Amino acid sequence: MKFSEDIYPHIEDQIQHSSMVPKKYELKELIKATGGFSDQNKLGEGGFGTVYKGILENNKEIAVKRISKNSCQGKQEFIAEVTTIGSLHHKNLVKLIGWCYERKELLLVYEFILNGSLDKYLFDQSSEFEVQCSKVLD
Ligand SMILES: Nc1ncnc2c1ncn2[C@@H]1O[C@H](COP(=O)(O)OP(=O)(O)OP(=O)(O)O)[C@@H](O)[C@H]1O
Repeated sequence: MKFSEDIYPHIEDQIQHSSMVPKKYELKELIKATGGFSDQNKLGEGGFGTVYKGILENNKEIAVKRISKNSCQGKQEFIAEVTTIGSLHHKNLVKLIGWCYERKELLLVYEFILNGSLDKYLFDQSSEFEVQCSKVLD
């Protein structure tokens, strides 16, 4: 599917009309928090873009996913995350706390999970899930 530029105005519309929306951040706020998306703050690469560590003015640590501009799937993921996943508050999910769409930058803001502990975090959660399942199946 071709994701043409003229759908951009609708991105904001769709987000505003979903319930329990995560916070809308200003681009300048996220540029400041991540040191201008500096390589030093790079946490990793995902399928849809690069993730940077950031610190907000209130000292809160965040992870900012900068969706690649040429990723059609990335734009769809952006809308899906903000309108759906952002409204879910489950301990097994890294919490989406905000988003930004400015100057064609699509950014997702997550709670920061301490370096190296993301796998452990997910592993711990899945182990707990297995324990719960085995209790039910016993
Ligand atoms: N909330 C976070 N806190 C700390 N580091 C993170 C966080 N989210 C992502 N990262 C880091 O950025 C990397 C890329 O994350 P991202 O979610 O984009 O990719 P992924 O896990 O491969 O998933 P996907 O397939 O959806 O792209 C992760 O492997 C991790 O090192």
